[in-house]
Amino acid sequence: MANKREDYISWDEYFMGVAKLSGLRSKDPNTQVGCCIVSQDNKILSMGYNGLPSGCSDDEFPWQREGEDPLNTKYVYTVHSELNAILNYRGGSLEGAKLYVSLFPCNECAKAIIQSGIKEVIYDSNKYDGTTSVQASMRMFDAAGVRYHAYHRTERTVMIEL
Ligand SMILES: Nc1nc(=O)n([C@H]2C[C@H](O)[C@@H](COP(=O)(O)O)O2)cc1CO
Ligand SMILES: [Zn+2]
Repeated sequence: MANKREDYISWDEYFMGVAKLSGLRSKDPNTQVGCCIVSQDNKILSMGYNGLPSGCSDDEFPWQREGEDPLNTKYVYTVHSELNAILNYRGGSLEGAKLYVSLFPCNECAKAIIQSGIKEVIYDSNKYDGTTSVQASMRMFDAAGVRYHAYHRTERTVMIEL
């Protein structure tokens, strides 16, 4: 009888991989973020990436980071990957779920994460560590009992033919 494959991807690699694949859908020229929400028993519940709300054209709204008028920057329009993943879920409660995200959540997403009942956040990059937003997220997560920890990258890279 054949033995089982041994080089299959781990749960963590699977969920962070799905989060990063989702991020490839982002139209943001500077930062693409992907998110994958998973139940306590490792079922994928939802996914999301940073983008504009439905009906707001990717070609008509700005993708600029800076501008004299904030209305001409992306920041007032984009929905973050984490909020999109929470809002994309149509199945009921996210109580006790885990959230995999390629970039540490901002303070606004932290509020939504806490209020939706998600209890664990696994992030890859934390390139905005030390900012007011990240500090506020950590303070709220700590107070609300939401655990957060960095994803431990493995040696694996995956090439998918599409
Ligand atoms: N956790 C996050 N999830 C996200 O989806 N985003 C999105 C919002 C913007 O579209 C982009 C950040 O743009 P920039 O400031 O790095 O050019 O990533 C940002 C963060 C960081 O807090
Ligand atoms: Zn956010």
